[in-house]
Amino acid sequence: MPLGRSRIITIASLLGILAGVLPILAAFYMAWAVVEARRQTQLADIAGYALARTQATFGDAANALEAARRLTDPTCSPTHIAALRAIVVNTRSVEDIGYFANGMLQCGSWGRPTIPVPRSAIDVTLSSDIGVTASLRPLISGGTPLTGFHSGAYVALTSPGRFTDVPVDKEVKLAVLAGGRTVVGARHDPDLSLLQKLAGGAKPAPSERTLYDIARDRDWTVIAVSPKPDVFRDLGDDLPMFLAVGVATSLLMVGLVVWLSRRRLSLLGELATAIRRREFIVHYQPIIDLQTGACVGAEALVRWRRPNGETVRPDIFIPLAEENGLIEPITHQVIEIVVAELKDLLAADRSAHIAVNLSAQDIQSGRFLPFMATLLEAAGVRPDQLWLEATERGFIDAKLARVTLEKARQSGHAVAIDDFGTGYSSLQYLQDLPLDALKIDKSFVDTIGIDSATSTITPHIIDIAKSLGLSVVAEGVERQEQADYLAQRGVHYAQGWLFSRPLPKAEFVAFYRRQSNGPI
Ligand SMILES: Nc1nc2c(ncn2[C@@H]2O[C@H](COP(=O)(O)O[C@H]3[C@@H](O)[C@H](n4cnc5c(=O)[nH]c(N)nc54)O[C@@H]3COP(=O)(O)O)[C@@H](O)[C@H]2O)c(=O)[nH]1
Repeated sequence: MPLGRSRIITIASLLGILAGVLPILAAFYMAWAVVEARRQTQLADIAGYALARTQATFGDAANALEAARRLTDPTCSPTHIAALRAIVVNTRSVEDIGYFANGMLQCGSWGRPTIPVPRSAIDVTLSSDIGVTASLRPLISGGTPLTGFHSGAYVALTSPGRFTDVPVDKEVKLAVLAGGRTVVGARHDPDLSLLQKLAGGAKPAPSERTLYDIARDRDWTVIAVSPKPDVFRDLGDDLPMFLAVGVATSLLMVGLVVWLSRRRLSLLGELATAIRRREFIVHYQPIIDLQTGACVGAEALVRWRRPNGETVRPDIFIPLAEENGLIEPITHQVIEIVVAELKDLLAADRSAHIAVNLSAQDIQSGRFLPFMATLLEAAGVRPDQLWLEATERGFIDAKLARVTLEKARQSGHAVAIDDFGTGYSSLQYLQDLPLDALKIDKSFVDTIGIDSATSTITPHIIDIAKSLGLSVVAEGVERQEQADYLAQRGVHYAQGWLFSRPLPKAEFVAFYRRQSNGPI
């Protein structure tokens, strides 16, 4: 099996595994994200409801205390006690109201105490000046904790369950804090130290795997927390739908990878056959002398003409050929075609030249040189009439590149660096390698007349080339304004759609006859 095939198969297998696995993992993740977002919304709802319950409960207690303070009966008289009882009976959230003097309970809605009851300490005072004792265990509750609200001489007692009396799943834990720190009510036994931390603005550690939401007003903070959903336990309802989409996507992507790799394998196979059957043709893009307007030659650009008449662009098959060790025979065929098609023109006009593109492998091996020399000699074409173009990729092994370029120049060929300025080390190569010409990449020519960051680079490239004594060829000239600018800056040659698109041999020869200063 050729190296290229096994590489395509290896890459396709890896891509196939990724295409198969990633959509399914994505399905799990999306199902999990949806459940998490839903749980977050639930927490926000629960915290909001609990805050509303707390505000209502506290509002009741505050009204009851206000009513008690307005009583005018002699304190702890039967009418005073009866009035306190009436307030308690008519206030849903209040279990009792006690009257205190000298720090001791004097009486409450149920009468006078039978044993001395001291007033409890206030844990926190709210903005309305009402004090809160979080957990009282008064006689009337039989030891059940109650929340006390202090206002003046009165204390109203409320069941803490009233603050958190909202529908809550068992995994959701809830707490209500007065003044941001004192816990007055809780559901499902939360970790109070964690909740107090969260109320203070801290974030849970990732290892705690906790979701939470906080609702608050000036006096009250409600925190609802729940564990993050578990991929294997909590995705029950949502997973099948996402998994179905994930499996369908995964099948589609695997199918796409198989289809693309089969296409690539078959394109590679067809390319190998095309080389054997010599299915390549060459078009010629005229190169123009900017000072005289005369055509001085052309760049040879290969095309693959398939047996069904379809033409494949070089930017599709040249990279495939380069990746799979098939480029050298293509370069050889291009040189053969150029010499066969244009030997008469080149022999008739010795000033004409044709530029041939070389790939990295051509430069590294240098095998095209003896092959080309034999062909040129047999055809009576002079080596200086065949220019060689190479991009930076051909210069990566600078030692080998230097050997090939020096041999080429000794034979009489001119060597140009193509697509100048698009790589990382263009300047380095200009300094280190034996070159004759520099081709300014189309991307720089495009900026002429346009105010962009790269438009300032073009004149520098021209100046550098001139100072190194290199010929300058501008590529991709499409507008007259660009040609005028380049001519005025002393650029020697240009090619581009302004002058002509790449042409088949007969059209190029006709173009050359019309527009050259030579003898033909
Ligand atoms: N190793 C080899 N590489 C080759 C060979 N023949 C071509 N190529 C490389 O393929 C790339 C695409 O070439 P192509 O589709 O032929 O495009 C060339 C021109 O047609 C195009 N161009 C020229 N003028 C203009 C213009 O004014 N506007 C515009 N939008 N495009 C224009 O540019 C391509 C020439 O590029 P370059 O070589 O950089 O001068 C391309 O990279 C070829 O190099 C081959 O035989 N061997």
